[in-house]
Amino acid sequence: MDTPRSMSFVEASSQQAPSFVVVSVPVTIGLAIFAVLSVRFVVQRLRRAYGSSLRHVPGPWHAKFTDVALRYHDVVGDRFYWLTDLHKRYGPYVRTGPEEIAISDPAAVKKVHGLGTAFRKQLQPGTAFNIFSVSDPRLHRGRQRFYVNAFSNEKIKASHLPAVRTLCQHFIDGVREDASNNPTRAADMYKWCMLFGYDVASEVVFGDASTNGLMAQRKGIEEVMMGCYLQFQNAWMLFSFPTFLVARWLAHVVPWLGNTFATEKRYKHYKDLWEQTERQRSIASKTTFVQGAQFDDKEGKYQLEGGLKMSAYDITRDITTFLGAGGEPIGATLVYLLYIVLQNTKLRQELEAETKALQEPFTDADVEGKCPLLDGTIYESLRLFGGGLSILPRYAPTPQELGPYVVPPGTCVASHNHQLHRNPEAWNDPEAFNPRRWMVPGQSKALQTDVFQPFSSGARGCIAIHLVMTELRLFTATFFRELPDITLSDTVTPQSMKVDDRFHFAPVSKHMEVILPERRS
Ligand code: HEM
Repeated sequence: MDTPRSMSFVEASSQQAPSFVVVSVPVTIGLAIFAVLSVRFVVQRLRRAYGSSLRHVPGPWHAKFTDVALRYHDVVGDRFYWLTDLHKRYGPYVRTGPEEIAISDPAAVKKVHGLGTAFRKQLQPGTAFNIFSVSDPRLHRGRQRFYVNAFSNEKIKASHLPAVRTLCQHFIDGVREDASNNPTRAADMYKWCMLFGYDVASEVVFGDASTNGLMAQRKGIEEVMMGCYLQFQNAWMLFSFPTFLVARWLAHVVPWLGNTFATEKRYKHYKDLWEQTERQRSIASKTTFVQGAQFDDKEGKYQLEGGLKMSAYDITRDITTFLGAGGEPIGATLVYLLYIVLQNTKLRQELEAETKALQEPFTDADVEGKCPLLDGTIYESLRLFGGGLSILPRYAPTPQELGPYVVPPGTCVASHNHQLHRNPEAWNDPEAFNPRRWMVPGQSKALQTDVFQPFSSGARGCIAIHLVMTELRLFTATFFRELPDITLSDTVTPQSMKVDDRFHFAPVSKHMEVILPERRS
């Protein structure tokens, strides 16, 4: 019987040697590459952490190396609370990532946002190109000049005031209808405020929302175009790109994932509209912006008096912004205004008494400056819970001095109005909701100061300030006149109203029910 011959050491090693070489060379090369990349990664991280002038900006230790904490808080939607805490601990300048800082120092905010600033708007990934997102100041100026007249105080008052009043009435009718169909007489203010905000924005764009809007058609809140969903998707993209990709793929089979990871599906009907060339022309031609404009077939552009031009494609892109950036912040501001006032019976009753004195049919001119408590309530709501963008990221193309620091080019500088508006050096008892602070003689009510700028400031400030102030006044006056003795439902709690901070503010529960009293016959 043959027995296996034992190999000598020399034979064994000479037989194994070739296979050892074949396996080990790629592994060795792989390990070497991995080692080089790891070292490079670590060196880069250390250089970003300690080599940049941002090393002097205080902040949590991990922010020097990674922005994962910031991205996590964006996914969770509590950046507002996280930053409030960080500013309390570290002061008005906080490093929140290797290349990102948060600021709340009024002088720095002015330098970043004020007229003539060197800072540019930071484009968020996944954002469509439009008046809101465009970064290049020259391109932005062209677009802004095209629309500025449509949003002027004169134009808003002359063209849209009666429609806004009609929309206030649609709101009241809708709320009453919901309450009368509900045994507990409850109605959801979040839904109705969002519908109202969207309809007013749509009125300014298309001019027909008072007859053909979401409220008139009794449509649901799912029709409101909301930037918060897009922001949620972007937050996931930045926090964990692989998770985002997998979830996006899974959204084909698990439809509810599409709400977060494929938001374009949510607005499919809008997306289709924007993408068909022929329809862009027809959509643009229905907007109020091109009334009186000439369409130049050769250039494919609308031309306004004075020579300002814009293509139908660009107009349709900007409509998305006006509807998205228009409806949601109004809805959110109003929801929090009602939430705060309805917790305070005395303030509610005072507002009811003040607005009862208005003579029907009243206009904005009857309310503006003539209802001081109502005015103070609106300003105070804008200060503490203005639903506008909470994060205003900018970047510096060249090194810039900000307070005691030098910010290297490319750094994301994010100012947060809500921190600015809670600055204890500018506001007495900053966390207290006190409408009367606005009634003190000499108190400035300017909307774009260094310490109060709910609409931001400078060239990239909100284009719709006049519209917003008019609609806030008319809505609030109509609400407290027409719906007295409303109370908050038991379902409304500090927890349900916790701020969900993405793009705009919103209550985390996306509901705020109130109870209407029985109707007096
Ligand atoms: C309470 C209501 C509102 C608040 C607090 C608010 C606040 C703001 C803020 C803070 C910005 C600056 C964003 C940034 O710097 O990144 C902004 C920009 C903008 N808002 Fe508003 N907004 C409101 C309502 C509206 C409405 C009703 C519309 C339109 C119908 C609108 C259209 C825009 C547009 C187009 C921009 C971009 C302007 C540009 O970059 O030229 N906003 N808004």
